[in-house]
Amino acid sequence: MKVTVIGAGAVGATAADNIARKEIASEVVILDIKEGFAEGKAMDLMQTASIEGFDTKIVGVTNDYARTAKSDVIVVTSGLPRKPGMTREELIGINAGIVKTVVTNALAVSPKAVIIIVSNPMDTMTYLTYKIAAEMGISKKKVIGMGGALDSARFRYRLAEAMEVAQSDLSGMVIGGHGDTTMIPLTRMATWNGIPVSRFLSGAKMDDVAAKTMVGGATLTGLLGTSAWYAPGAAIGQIVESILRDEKKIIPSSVYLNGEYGQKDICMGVPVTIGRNGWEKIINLRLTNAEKAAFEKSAAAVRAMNDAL
Ligand SMILES: NC(=O)C1=CN([C@@H]2O[C@H](COP(=O)(O)OP(=O)(O)OC[C@H]3O[C@@H](n4cnc5c(N)ncnc54)[C@H](O)[C@@H]3O)[C@@H](O)[C@H]2O)C=CC1
Ligand SMILES: O=C([O-])CC(=O)C(=O)O
Repeated sequence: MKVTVIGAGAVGATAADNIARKEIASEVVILDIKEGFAEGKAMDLMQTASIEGFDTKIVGVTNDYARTAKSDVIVVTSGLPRKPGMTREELIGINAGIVKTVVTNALAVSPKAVIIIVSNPMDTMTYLTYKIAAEMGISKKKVIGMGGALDSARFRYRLAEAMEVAQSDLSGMVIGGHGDTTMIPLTRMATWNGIPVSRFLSGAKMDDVAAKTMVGGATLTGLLGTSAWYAPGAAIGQIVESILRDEKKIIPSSVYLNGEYGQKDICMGVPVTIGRNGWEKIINLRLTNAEKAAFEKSAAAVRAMNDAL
């Protein structure tokens, strides 16, 4: 199996590291526009192989799309990250052009690949990719936006913190847009080993967990001076693994909706199963009226961003 990661920056290199360590691909190609940068990251990562005990080959290239040909999975992380005080949405001006170029180039040589979009504003970049893929005759099911996997991990982190329990005992999902105000942490459905967390947390505590989850990316950007990469890289690895191992895991992801959740012609986060051919099934949750209203509000914001394309 061959995976291409476009963008050798913080998120791209961490994702490549993650994928290599899982030994789910025989080759990971990292591509960047900055001369020698991907080559350097690939060499550095390859020098961890004998210590970490993996045999995945990691290759770095400067804008050489031919070297990415026939990839099974393409991960798009190229583009600017935000700085403290910015929203993800403010990145659209520069990132839309970058995403359009790299997606067109990458899919031209790997038309059968599943493509995972990470660059922000992610839901709109996923919609842009869906449009490009559709023009090339590529199924909507091959286009997956990464946001829900990360936001759900941050949700479990905040739940574990509030409940003082093990993160691995928690189950919880975030749907909606991948934005500071558009995320919808589903506190009502979160469980601690199958027991609703509402049994252990007050309404005010659950609201606090949800609020902290929603600004998870902004909090880290404030602390780091740029956006996060370890959890984003791990979340990408989780999706790539579900694809390459055909695991059919439920991972909330941004996908093209055609009536599901009451929305059409938009990409946003919903629970989907992910397997060898991309996303397979949208899981239809029974939302309460309040959750439905939050989803609609989130969709309106994502749609406004899409209109800016
Ligand atoms: N969806 C999500 O959950 C997350 C999304 N992000 C987004 O991922 C993107 C990358 O973040 P970082 O890795 O931290 O940024 P970074 O600045 O460390 O890396 C971005 C890389 O993209 C490369 N690049 C720019 N234009 C390119 C082109 N045309 N072709 C190939 N490579 C190109 C740059 O040279 C740079 O190495 C940002 O847009 C960020 O907002 C980051 C974390 C989570
Ligand atoms: O916060 C950002 O700008 C990057 C991102 O999407 C995240 O870490 O969730």
